[in-house]
Amino acid sequence: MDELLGSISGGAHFKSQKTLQADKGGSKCVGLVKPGAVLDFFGTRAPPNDAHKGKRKRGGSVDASKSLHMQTLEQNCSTALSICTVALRAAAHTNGSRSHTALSLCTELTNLPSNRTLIRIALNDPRYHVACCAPPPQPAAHTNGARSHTAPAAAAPRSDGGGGSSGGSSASEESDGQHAAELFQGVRLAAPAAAAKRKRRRGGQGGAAAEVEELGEARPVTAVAQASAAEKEEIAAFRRRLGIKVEGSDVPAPLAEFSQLPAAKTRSAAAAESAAHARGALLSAIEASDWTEPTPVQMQAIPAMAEGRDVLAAAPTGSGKTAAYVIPALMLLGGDAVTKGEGIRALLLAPTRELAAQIHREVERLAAGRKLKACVLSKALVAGSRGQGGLAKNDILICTPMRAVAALRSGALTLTRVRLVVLDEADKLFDAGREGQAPEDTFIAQVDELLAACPSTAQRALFSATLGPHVKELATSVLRDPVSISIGTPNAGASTIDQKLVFVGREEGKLLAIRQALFRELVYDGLNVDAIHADRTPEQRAKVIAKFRSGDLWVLICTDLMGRGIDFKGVNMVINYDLPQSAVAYVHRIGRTGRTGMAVTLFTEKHMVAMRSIISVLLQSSTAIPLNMFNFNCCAVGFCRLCGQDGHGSYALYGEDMDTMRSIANVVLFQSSTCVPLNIFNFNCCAVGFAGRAGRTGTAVTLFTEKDMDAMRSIANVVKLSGCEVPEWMLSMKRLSSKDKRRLQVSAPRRTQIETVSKYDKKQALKKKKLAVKQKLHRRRETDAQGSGDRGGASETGAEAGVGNGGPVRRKWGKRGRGGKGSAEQAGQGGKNRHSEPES
Ligand SMILES: Nc1ncnc2c1ncn2[C@@H]1O[C@H](COP(=O)(O)OP(=O)(O)OP(=O)(O)O)[C@@H](O)[C@H]1O
Repeated sequence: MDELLGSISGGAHFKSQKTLQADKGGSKCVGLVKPGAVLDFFGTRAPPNDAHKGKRKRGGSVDASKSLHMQTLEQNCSTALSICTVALRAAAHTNGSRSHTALSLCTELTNLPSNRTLIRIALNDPRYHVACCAPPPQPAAHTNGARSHTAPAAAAPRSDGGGGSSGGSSASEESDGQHAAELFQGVRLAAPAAAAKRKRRRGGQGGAAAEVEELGEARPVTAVAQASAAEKEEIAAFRRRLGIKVEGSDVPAPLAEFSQLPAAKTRSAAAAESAAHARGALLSAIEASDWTEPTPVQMQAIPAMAEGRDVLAAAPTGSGKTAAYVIPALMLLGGDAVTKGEGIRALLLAPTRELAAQIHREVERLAAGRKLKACVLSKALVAGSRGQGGLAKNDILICTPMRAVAALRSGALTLTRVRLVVLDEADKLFDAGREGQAPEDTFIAQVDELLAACPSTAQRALFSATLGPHVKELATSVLRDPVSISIGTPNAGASTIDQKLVFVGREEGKLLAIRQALFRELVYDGLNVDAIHADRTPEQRAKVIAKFRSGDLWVLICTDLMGRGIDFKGVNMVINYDLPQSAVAYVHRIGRTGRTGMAVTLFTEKHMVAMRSIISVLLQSSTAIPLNMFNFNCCAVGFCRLCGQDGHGSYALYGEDMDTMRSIANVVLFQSSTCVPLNIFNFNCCAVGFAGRAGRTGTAVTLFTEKDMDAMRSIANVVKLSGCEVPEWMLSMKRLSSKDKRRLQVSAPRRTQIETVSKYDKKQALKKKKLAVKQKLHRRRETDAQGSGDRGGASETGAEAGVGNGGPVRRKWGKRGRGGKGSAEQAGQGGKNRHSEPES
């Protein structure tokens, strides 16, 4: 078992489907781990002889070739459970806290007292949904799609005695179910509780029985105030499984399905009918959206807001926050009969007009089939609505705070009938502004003014992907007895986004990196690209957005204006060309890729400090960041390890503490077969990693700085030859010129040496000059001497008979002397010149 665990954590990442299988004493059990960490488990008996042969294969759901055998445990059932445990842990390693694993246990497994501890462990683990099924499920009953929400439904009717739900439950099933209920006593009593609830509803609502039956089948969770301890426990487990954290008094239970949406509270029978119609229309609109189930933030925020509670919700980008407040807003506005001309009853605020327009579209879509009126406030609308009943004919107003304040001050807008105020991107709307900005122009002042103009009883809700402590503090002053909802890791990027940090050396490297990133688009003729920023007119902005949505534009260059909230379907990459100003801005920007896109952040050596906060976001999203950006000037190196016990990667980041790191690196390398960059072992050599230790499926990370560019070219080529992606610029990286090196201060000692050389040159030059002057002097003397010789009737031969060793020179000079030969005057001048020589 330990061996098996070891091999799973060391290598298998379950990118493809994986089967875990055990044979013992003629019984075979199979656990199936699928990508996305949905675990289906079933046990079955095979004849003893076939124990090792008969691998099951059903509709392609079991990949027998990848099965692992385990033959160490004593009992069939405990074997099966152990496999489940192994598989669960493996799934946890694979997906961390994101995994929502469905585990169906056949009754056989629950019969053994020795299994109870294991079951309890699984039950208490928020990542797993455990259901007890009886009798041991037949293969056909399990499909690839078996998910957490359906498993308990199968258990419920049996454990409460059938109740005539899905029909056909036998006596043996009944007793099995009772046994299961016994087993789970004190741990999970959801099944009987849910059944009792169904019975209550069935008795009370006659005609709607079929629908109620359906509700009961989904998930048991409803009102919390009256819930029994067991129901509360089940609600808590449900929340844990989905990563929903709540704070506040008497928090309503989450919805599991849209069909559980409550009808709006009404006072009269006519209004009730209208509210039922509204609920039906809402459900139809949701169905038309192809949303199969609410997202976690919707599960919790919808019932809380439907109960009239103030809400503070933080959930990752792209997690469906808009619908999480639009749905309850539409429910709150009740039936159509009560909506005519009452005035604005729901005010939805967003920081940009683009986001307001998007929210408006969502409202229109979800309000389809109803007579509700919603509008985005604009200057033109304010001007056009004067004298025609004004803006009061609208039920829902969506706008930026600035526009609303302007309309309010001009008297075009009254908010006295508002029953709900929602702040989307609440942290932005609580922004106190830049330095030097007039206080009344800040978002926070405008929001304050709007809230003061609404009735004090109006319900308030704040939503964002990032809510820092400062915002939470402000929120407490605005909200009354709020329900605080937090989904996943606070302030982290959506965990499904593939985030990449690309070191581009210098500013020019960014363009190369962009070209690399947009390679696919660039192969087509004419890259359709446009830009959007605050300096463009609203019409231009709207046009660009429409073109981008329709696919006429492929690349949109934009500022932080589009950083928040905007939901473009099909955007598969966000490139942070300039580094976001903060981790919060980073989270919002990368959120524009939707749930499965890629975010690429380009950075240069200038950004090393700013990168730290972004790295912390990556760490929270469990993204490996083995980059040495923490301390660019020293040879800091990070490494990642993907097999943390809690499913998150564990990271070690260090600076110059190389001695300690060497020993840690040894542990990582030899005990968990994780690749470690070579330069950890040899600090003095340039940064080079190697893939040899990483096994077949490991990751090799090579860290390098500007200093290492020369060495990196050859490594980049090796990597390319191994079929891995290497940015073009790395392959074509030119050697740094000496000027570049001097600029980068690569080699201080050499620079000193260059200075020394030049000083030396100066001295030499001085010496040479002195020498040249001396020689010149000497030559002149010689010439003078020769001149006087000539005057004394010296001939060529006489010159030859001159002073011994200087013969050739004399000859030379003599020849030269001949230049003024026979001219006594010239010679006399030469004599004169001797006095003036220093001047020359
Ligand atoms: N229950 C659901 N099931 C599937 N898709 C959904 C569901 N609810 C909303 N969506 C879709 O998810 C996408 C993202 O939703 P939305 O824009 O509301 O996210 P968000 O949490 O507000 O993101 P951001 O923080 O970036 O503003 C939208 O396309 C929306 O239609």
